Amino acid sequence: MSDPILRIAAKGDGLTESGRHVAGAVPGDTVDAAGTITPGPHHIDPPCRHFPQCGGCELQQADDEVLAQFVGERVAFAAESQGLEPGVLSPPHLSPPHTRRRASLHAQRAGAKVVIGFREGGSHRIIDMAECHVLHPALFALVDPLRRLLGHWQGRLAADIQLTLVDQGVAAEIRGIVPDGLAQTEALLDFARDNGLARLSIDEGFGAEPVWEPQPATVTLGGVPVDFPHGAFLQPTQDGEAALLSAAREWTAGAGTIADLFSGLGTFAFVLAGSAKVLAAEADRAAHLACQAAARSNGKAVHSLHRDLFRDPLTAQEISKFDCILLDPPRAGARNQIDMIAQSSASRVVYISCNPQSWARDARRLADAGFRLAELRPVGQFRWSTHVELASLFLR
Ligand SMILES: C[S@@+](CC[C@H](N)C(=O)[O-])C[C@H]1O[C@@H](n2cnc3c(N)ncnc32)[C@H](O)[C@@H]1O
Repeated sequence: MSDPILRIAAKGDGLTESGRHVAGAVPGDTVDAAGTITPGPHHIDPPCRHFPQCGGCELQQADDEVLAQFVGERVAFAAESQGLEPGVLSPPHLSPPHTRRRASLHAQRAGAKVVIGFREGGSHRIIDMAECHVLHPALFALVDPLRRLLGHWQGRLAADIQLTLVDQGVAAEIRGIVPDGLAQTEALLDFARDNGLARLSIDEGFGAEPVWEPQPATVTLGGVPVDFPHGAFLQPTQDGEAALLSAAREWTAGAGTIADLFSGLGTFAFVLAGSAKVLAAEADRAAHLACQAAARSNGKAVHSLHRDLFRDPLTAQEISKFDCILLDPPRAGARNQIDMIAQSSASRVVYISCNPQSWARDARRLADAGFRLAELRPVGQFRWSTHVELASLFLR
């Protein structure tokens, strides 16, 4: 007998009503006792030749309807798992193909050639990238030139390459190569110049150092160019950032004072600072300093605060001074900071999250402190992956 696939489980398998996990299946497919999948109307041919080996994507066999359903369900189930029902559950936002503006690739010598790409899922093997449907074209355009550059590198090669699209072009950071002599340094400079890089940095094991940066690399946030330090956080797609900003703008409307916690370079702070005074609190020193310098030189009402919000969260008393709290913590969530918000007199909290699990735990605490989950917006910036994000509004 055949079993219909009802939904996609958290790790990407198709799931039947009886709880059977079937790798590679999507809702609308059926699976027989031997595990053979009969594709349904939502099962499509994966666009990329590297799927499913490449660990960069997990769900290329699903059409957009199923992808959006997956993103929406992941967020809705997280809320449900903590007994929370959103007043409004918005339709999911899904980033289009070819829009990922930051990526970590790996390169290694394999015999006579250099392989470069993402790793295979659950393995160290690198899939040699001949095409990619998630990367922004500006990032993908560097894959071949990098392969050629590293192909001439002498000796052992195992490099990690961080690519980020900034205002001036692509900022590239290579860890794991040590330029030895003038010829290798010149090869790096030629590579940076010939490919119009915004910045090329080499990390020899002691932190990234730029070897090429014709102008300071910046990212423009709310119309303000902010210096882009090595390793700083940037929302993975421009349209995903816009979706999160639109929720933040709408939900903070009318607030005269806003605390932007886990603020990074000021993605939210610089957009919200038009009509409100914003405190931007961040633990990463380089990001904090970049935010502070940009606010000062552009006369923005953003006060940048260097603070570890895990160990030293804003106190309930400090929180109570703001009309609205916005937080966007890392994957671990913000347990201690949420406790302080719960104990404060805050009545409006905008919680942006890249992990529905930790968000749900924190959301439960807010609900126990009298907040209601007024609105929930699922966001799928990591298209074709099981990584899901969200924006939420809590009121009391
Ligand atoms: C998901 S990112 C969001 C950044 C920013 N809101 C944005 O959208 O660009 C999380 C931020 O939290 C910062 N962070 C991590 N641990 C922290 C801590 N203990 N205290 C304060 N900030 C922290 C990271 O450096 C990072 O900038």
